[in-house]
Amino acid sequence: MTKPTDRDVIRVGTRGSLLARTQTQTIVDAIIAAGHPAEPVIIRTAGDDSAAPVAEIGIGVFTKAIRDALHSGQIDVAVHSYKDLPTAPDPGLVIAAVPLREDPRDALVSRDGKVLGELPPGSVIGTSAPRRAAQLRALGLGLEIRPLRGNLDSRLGKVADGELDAVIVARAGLVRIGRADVVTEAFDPVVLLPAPAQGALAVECRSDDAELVRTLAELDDASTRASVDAERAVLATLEAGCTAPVGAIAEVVESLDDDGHIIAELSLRAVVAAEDGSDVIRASVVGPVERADQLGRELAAELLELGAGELVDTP
Ligand SMILES: NCc1[nH]cc(CCC(=O)O)c1CC(=O)O
Repeated sequence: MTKPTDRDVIRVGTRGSLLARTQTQTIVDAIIAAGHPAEPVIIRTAGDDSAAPVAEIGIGVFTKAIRDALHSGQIDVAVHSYKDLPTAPDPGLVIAAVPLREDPRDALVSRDGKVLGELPPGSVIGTSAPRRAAQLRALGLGLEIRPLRGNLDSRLGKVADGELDAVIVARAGLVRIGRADVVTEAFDPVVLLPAPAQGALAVECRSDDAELVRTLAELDDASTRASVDAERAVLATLEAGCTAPVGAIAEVVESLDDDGHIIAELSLRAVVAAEDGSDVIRASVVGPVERADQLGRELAAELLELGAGELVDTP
């Protein structure tokens, strides 16, 4: 394995999609700005070769090949969309930085600038995420939901060419590739709760690469990390993966303590929905930022008490 001292350039691995390359370049630039030469390295993944829904090809397809390259020493750093990472830790690897998060909301991209409420019943909406489909069905708008995969450009193309009336994608992805202009509505989390860790990046390296762990730590944003820890703790406790009908969002909010002092607290909301939209279970909690992980687990326990287990297990 390459020792940090033998290394001239820090190799930062990524998938080949425009989104992956763009978000990796921001990390490469930040590492260079911190005074260390760095370059991107593109890794092919099984997910790139398949057009099947993620639920079929398996959780972690996008991230496994990149983690393998990290373990083997082919690359030194991996940049993942955090929401695509399985909740189980990968022994030997560490998330050294969670940089400041991009807008976590889901976004509607429709023709003629229509917002969701303006789409007539029977309109055809593309999304493959069971979480989005379930919450959308629960709104009872009579929309028809079609599976959707492929890169962002091809998804947007299906709206432009009339195959679909609208698609729902993560706003963060569009912002990163410079296409925020196509968003016709960014959903309030009350309407559509985003995936745990949506809009956040996970910057990962080998845990024994101590010097690099320290270098990357400079890119960490404490509030984003606490938020994402809480959201992912919900998912992990529910034993659900990135394709489960589970949404969660946390943010650091200011509130007053008993003595009237302003303190920062973590506000966490989560939803579990039946895929057919027949049931939606919501819960929320506010607590100390330092207890992010516990807050997530407590909220998941509450959701399970309310009957979430059956909804998560639905095949
Ligand atoms: N599941 C694919 C994926 N992984 C990360 C993003 C967008 C960027 C992000 O959430 O950080 C997307 C596309 C989407 O959900 O529309």
